[in-house]
Amino acid sequence: MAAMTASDRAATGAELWAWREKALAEAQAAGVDADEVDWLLMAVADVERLSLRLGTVHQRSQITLRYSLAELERRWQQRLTERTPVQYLVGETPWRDLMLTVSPAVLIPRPETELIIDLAEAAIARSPLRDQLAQGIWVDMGTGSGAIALGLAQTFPSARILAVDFSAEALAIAQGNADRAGLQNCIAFYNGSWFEPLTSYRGQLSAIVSNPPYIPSALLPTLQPEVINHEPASALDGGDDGLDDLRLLAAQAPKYLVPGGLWLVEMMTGQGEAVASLLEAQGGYRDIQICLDLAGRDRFVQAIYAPKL
Ligand SMILES: C[S@@+](CC[C@H](N)C(=O)[O-])C[C@H]1O[C@@H](n2cnc3c(N)ncnc32)[C@H](O)[C@@H]1O
Repeated sequence: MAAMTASDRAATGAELWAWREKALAEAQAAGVDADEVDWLLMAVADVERLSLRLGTVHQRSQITLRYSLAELERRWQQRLTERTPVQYLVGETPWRDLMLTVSPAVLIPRPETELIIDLAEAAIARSPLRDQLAQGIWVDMGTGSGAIALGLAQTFPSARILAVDFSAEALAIAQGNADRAGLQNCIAFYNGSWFEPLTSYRGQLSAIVSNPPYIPSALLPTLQPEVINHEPASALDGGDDGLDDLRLLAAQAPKYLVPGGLWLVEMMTGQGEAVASLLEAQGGYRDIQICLDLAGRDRFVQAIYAPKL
C-alpha cells in the first residue's frame, strides 16, 4: 500500500456515499453480495452500519479513514475482478462474538462452524463426567485461524485447549487471534500433522473437536472462485472421497481420548452416514449422532469414546 498523506486520511461523507453508490451498482452487476460494500466501508472508515443504511453518513463533513479512497477502490476492484474474498481484503472476519484476523494462509471461518461450539457445550452438559471433561484437555485439530480453539476456550474456561495445525503460517495467525481475544493463556499451539505433535497426551484428552478438510478432490475445481482460487487447498482437500482426514481422526482418537471423552467433527453435507459408519466400524464409540446445521443439513458427527473392556 502507498504511504498515506494527511489528506488521504479523511474523506467527506458525500465522497464515501458516492463511492458506495457506485460500488453497490458494480456489486449487483457482478453478482457480489451488496453487504460486502458496507463491510469494506466499515473496515476502512469510521462509519456505523446504521448510518450507511439510513444514508446519514452523507451529511458528515469529515470521516477518518484507515486507508485512502484510492486504496479502497483498488481493493474493491480486486474483489470484483480477482474474486478475492472481502474477508481477506479487510484482513478480518466476525465469528461468534469474536473478531478474527484472517489471511490467505487460513480458511475463512464459516458461520455454520459456529454451531460446533454449541454442540460441544450441549454434549458436555449431558455427560455424567461433565465436570471432569470441562476441566480437562481439549484439542482443536486443524485450527486454521484458531476459531474453534478460541470458541472452546471461551465456553470451557477451566479447560486447557491444544490447537494443532500443520501450517506454521496458520498457527501464527491463530496465536495472534488468541492474543487479540485475551485467550493466550488458555491455548497451547502445536505445529504438526494431526496427532503427531500430541503423543505425550495419549489417553488424556477430554475432547477432540475438528473441522478438517473434507471436500472430495474431484469437486475442488467446481468450488466458487473465491474459495478455490484464494483459500488454502490444504484446508479443503479431503482426498478421493473427502474422508481421508476424518478416517484418520476416527481411527486415532481412541488412543488419545479418556473413556467418556467427546469426538466431534464438521463434515460436508451428505457425508453424515459415511462418517457415522466409520465410527461404528471402529468399534470404540457409542452415542454416535449425526447433527444438522441451522439450514437443516447433516453437517456434524459426534460420538462418545467408550472402550470395550
Ligand atoms: C477446513 S480448515 C478448518 C480451519 C478452522 N478450524 C475453521 O474451522 O475455520 C482445515 C485445517 O486443517 C489443517 N490441516 C490440514 N491437514 C492437516 C494435517 N495433516 N495436520 C494438521 N492440520 C491439518 C489446515 O491447515 C486447515 O487449517
